[in-house]
Amino acid sequence: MTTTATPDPAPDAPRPGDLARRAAELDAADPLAARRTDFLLEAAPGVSAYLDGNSLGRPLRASAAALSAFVEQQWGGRLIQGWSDGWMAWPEVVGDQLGRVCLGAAPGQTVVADSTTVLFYKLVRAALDAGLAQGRDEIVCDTDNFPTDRFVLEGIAAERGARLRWVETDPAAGITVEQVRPLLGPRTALVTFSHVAYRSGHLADAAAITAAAHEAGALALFDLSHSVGSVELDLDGWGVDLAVGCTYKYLNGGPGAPAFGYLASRHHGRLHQPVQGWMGHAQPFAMGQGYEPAAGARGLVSGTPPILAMVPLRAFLDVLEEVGMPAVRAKSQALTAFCLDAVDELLAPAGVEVATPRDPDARGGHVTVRRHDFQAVNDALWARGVLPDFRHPDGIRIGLAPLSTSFAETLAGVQALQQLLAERDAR
Ligand SMILES: Cc1ncc(COP(=O)(O)O)c(C=O)c1O
Ligand SMILES: Nc1c(O)cccc1C(=O)C[C@H](N)C(=O)O
Repeated sequence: MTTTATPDPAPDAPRPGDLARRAAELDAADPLAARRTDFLLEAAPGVSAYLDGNSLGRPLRASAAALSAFVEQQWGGRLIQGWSDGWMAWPEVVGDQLGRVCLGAAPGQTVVADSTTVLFYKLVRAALDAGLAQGRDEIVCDTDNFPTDRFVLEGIAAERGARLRWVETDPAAGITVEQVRPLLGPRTALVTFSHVAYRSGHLADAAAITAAAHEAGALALFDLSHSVGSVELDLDGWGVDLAVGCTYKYLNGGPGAPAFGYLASRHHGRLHQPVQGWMGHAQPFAMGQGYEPAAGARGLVSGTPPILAMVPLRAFLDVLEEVGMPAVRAKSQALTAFCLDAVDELLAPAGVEVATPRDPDARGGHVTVRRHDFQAVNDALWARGVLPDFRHPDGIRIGLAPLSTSFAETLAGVQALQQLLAERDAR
């Protein structure tokens, strides 16, 4: 019998099974692995890989229990008395916890309220109106920010007679301070960007951009929707003036969970948001004549706080407080690094490009890959129970939630994408 010798693979060539073995080793060594069972994974039995936690985080078991307990005991038990028992202060209480656990913000500067869109409007108006009083009528922003931010800015510019100075962002590149500097000047009132870009995942240097804004005498506002709960933040340390963000992504607050707003304490009493509602009044129940804003961050609140909708957020912040953001960021960076390796090995041969930075310190918690036909591919993946999301024009975003996504789940998602591309390309 003759045998044909199989040539040895090149020493650095990927071997079949290496990725699966690595995923298993990484999961076994992951100090946060057990946290996965805190989530209601079994509620979605048809989903083999959930890669959209950067759009809507999974629910905690504790949230289901806390919501039910809240309805029965707090709402059902205390009825209207709940407002006097403490609900009234939830915007600041939850805001302070969020500030402590995630934002690097000392107490008294953060509230939970409204939607990101509405809080963004309120904070941009507050910053611009202060600028207008000093003859500053320009806002520096970028063309690749999330639509709601761009649309709100357009509306405010028309409403207040301000001029938008656009950084023309290449969606495959991030915002850099070098791009921002030439647009700054004595007319700049505000500089505003997303901290992590929703498409590419680029992480902006918030400290450097804030410093450049301050040198020009302007304020800096960041939308933290894609970084909060995934990237470590130090708003006070970076000198950021204002910030907003969602709580339904990496903070797992649930669909439509309220947003948060941060206003640095040095601006309290100086910057005023325009939606003067009774819940932001110094004495809501005096119900008197004339608006007098509450002191501190409470003045950012307008209407009745969304108490029920903060219950899951509080449950998740308790978990994050136990775990700590450094461990979350470390897991997030390990997940994105592993994902990129899997993409390089399994998807690059099919013509897939990576839009997310290779440097782990220059990216947030998601990885975006591109190919011309990804809209159709994403639809087909959803039909197979693999859920990333598609973002125009050609990106599939692989969102990796540090506490609920495993390395094996990440690999399963990339493998499903590889399989689908192979089927399409064989046609
Ligand atoms: C950067 C950014 N800002 C704001 C939003 C959403 O704002 P809202 O919660 O008001 O819909 C999102 C996502 O939906 C986002 O990615
Ligand atoms: N906020 C969303 C919604 O209400 C429905 C569907 C998706 C979303 C999102 O969060 C989109 C997300 N901000 C994004 O970056 O694409």
